[in-house]
Amino acid sequence: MTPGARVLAAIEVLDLIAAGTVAEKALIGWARRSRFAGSGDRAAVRDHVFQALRCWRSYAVLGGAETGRARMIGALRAAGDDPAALFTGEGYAPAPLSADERAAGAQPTGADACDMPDWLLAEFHASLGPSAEQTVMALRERAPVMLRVNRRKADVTGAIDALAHERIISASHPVAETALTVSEGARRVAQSRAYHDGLVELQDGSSQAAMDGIDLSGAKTILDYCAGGGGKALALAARSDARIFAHDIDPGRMQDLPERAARAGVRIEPLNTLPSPDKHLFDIVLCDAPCSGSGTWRRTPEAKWSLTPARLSELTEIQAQILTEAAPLVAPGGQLIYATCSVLAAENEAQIDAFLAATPGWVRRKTHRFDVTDGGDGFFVAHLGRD
Ligand SMILES: C[S@@+](CC[C@H](N)C(=O)[O-])C[C@H]1O[C@@H](n2cnc3c(N)ncnc32)[C@H](O)[C@@H]1O
Repeated sequence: MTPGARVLAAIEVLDLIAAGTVAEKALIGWARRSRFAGSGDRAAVRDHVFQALRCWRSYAVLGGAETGRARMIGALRAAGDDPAALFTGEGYAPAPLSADERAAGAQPTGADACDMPDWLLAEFHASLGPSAEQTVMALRERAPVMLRVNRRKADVTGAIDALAHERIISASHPVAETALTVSEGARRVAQSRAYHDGLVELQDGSSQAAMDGIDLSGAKTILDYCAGGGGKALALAARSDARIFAHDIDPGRMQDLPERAARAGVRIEPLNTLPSPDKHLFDIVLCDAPCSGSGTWRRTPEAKWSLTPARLSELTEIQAQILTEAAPLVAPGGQLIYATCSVLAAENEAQIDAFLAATPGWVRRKTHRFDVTDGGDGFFVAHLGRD
């Protein structure tokens, strides 16, 4: 496909999304109808669509209308390109710009320029103060593909070399000792030998750093209370010989965990039923709670437009309940680690304040917020100690 034809395809998909179709579904539908599109074309169309989702408001203002076509005109203007160069009408390129379209469009300002719903922009300001602006602007950029070097199987240099052997070019990233960013060949990682042999896992750098910050010395048992796919449990298992148990309210989410653990050369024990606190306690309980994902919206930009105040408040209730349920499972002297991939105070600091106020016998040891501007995703972690 020509660059213009890819833009026309992105316009079609963006219009479907604006009409209510979920982005992934709209992309899959387009790919099925477009058998002529190769993998490079599909990737390019996807990139256009995801970038337009990150910059949904500003591209519409720059392009002068709330349509897929205007948003792609806005995207080209934002990149400093003349849309007329691609909107030629030749072959499968979009039709040339009309006089109205050439005249339309303005420089976005305020929440339009920040590409954030108005109510969320207020939440970001209340949560992050002066750094809110930088964070929301960083969420308009594409996130790097990041890997975690599995210390059980390789060191950083060995992993970089093994990946390079398969034409996947990576470099270490300062956000975490084991973090690599991939600059070439990212789409081949999941098929690579280095990945299949467990030398590397796909994991954002902030999550790695947050897990690295947990003091595992002396811990004999660890419970990952919200294990999901097990990314955090695997990161802990790379550093500890403790018995690590994984639990999730939806056990189906843990289905890939045995295979991932085998690849990594570690053991994670699934726990479909939690033990009663009077029978078994854990030295560390990690709650990587469900959240708005506001720190990861570079990767899932659709989510920033679909989050509502009602859903945010539902999430904060679930988080509070998880803390209340998980805390009694921590042994005396043990640690309760609360984490989210959000940067909103309601899900983080305020959640911990409320827990400590309502639950005697717990102290806050430390909290840390990783900012999107540090290079990895936004992430929050709180270390709580049981007296
Ligand atoms: C942020 S995800 C976990 C991601 C995972 N730790 C990882 O690193 O891949 C949150 C998980 O919490 C689970 N969850 C939601 N409510 C829960 C509850 N009340 N108890 C336990 N798990 C819960 C969800 O099913 C989801 O898999």
